[in-house]
Amino acid sequence: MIAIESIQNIRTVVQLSRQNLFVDRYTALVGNTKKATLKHMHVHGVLHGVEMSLMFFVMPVVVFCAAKLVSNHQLDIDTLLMAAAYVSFLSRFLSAVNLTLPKLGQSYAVAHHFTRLMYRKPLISMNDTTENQQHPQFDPVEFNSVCFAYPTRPKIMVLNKLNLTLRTGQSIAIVGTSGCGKSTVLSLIERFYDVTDGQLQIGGKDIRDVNLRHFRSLIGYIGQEPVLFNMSIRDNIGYGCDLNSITMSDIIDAAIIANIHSFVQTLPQGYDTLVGLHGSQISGGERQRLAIARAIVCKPQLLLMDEPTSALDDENEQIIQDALQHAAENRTSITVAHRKYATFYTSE
Ligand SMILES: Nc1ncnc2c1ncn2[C@@H]1O[C@H](COP(=O)(O)OP(=O)(O)OP(=O)(O)O)[C@@H](O)[C@H]1O
Repeated sequence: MIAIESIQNIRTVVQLSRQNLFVDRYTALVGNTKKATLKHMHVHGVLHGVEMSLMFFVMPVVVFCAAKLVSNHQLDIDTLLMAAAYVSFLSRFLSAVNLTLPKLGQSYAVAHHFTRLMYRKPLISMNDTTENQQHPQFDPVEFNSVCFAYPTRPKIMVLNKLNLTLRTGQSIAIVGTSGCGKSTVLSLIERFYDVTDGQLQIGGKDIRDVNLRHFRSLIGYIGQEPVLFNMSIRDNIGYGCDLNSITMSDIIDAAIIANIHSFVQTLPQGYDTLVGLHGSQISGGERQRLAIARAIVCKPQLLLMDEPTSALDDENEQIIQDALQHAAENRTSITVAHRKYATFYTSE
């Protein structure tokens, strides 16, 4: 985990000159594993040594006794050969068991962990059939006295009796101090969590009775940090949708609205250009504009934006704000924003 994290965030690690810290942590962890493995190997080695020594010490005694019995005509040679073959098979079998047993224990532990993960049931399932597939109504989104605490911190109420109504065509901004629960409101609308108390209604129905897969398909989300994959620009824009249901002209339309089309046209491979791991081959502003295009390519009815310009410089911020304003046109939207942009994002 330490190795993966530090390699994924190598720029930050190098920028903070913390390479040695991570190497030390990694070495310490590997050191612990090494100690445990060495102990195990020592025990295993001693047991194997005893087993082999017994075989070699006992063998001459057995051969000597057998020879004596044969010379005294108390044992015939056929029986002796048969007994020797049995002993040889038995010792090989025991040695194989000795080698396999520790691995069997390890495999059991891994299999146990794996099956526990496989059969874990999410509290909120995407496959519920509580409502028919077509549930186009999400107007209004209504929070009625909603209280919410995260499952990992059940005693800390993040939202306390929140009331909020959002109707079709409205654009609202949620503004507040850091940690007051702005992003949590968006997570509840996407139903990543269920409310602890009160009611969240979508189109007059409790959100728990709404078909989740279909409802989420009506939502476009733009976050603070755009997440891109090492795929082409076309696929990065299109993967938010079923690729069979959108055309190249849908992708270009979304790119035009997101202010990224003219940049893509300057690239030799255009929409087939690979963006690199985590989008490392394009700039932060270009990444965010691709994320905007992806969020709107499926023509969502509701757009959720969580401080989408927070990681950008002033110039990029202006370009992204223009793109966001275009993206939010004729749509219902909620924006988590800094205080200074609150009026910019709201329609009333
Ligand atoms: N997955 C989680 N598990 C437990 N607590 C969480 C989780 N996510 C957020 N919190 C806590 O819930 C509170 C609200 O978090 P939230 O992200 O909604 O705040 P925010 O207003 O969006 O903050 P910011 O403006 O800094 O992004 C914070 O105190 C945060 O530590």
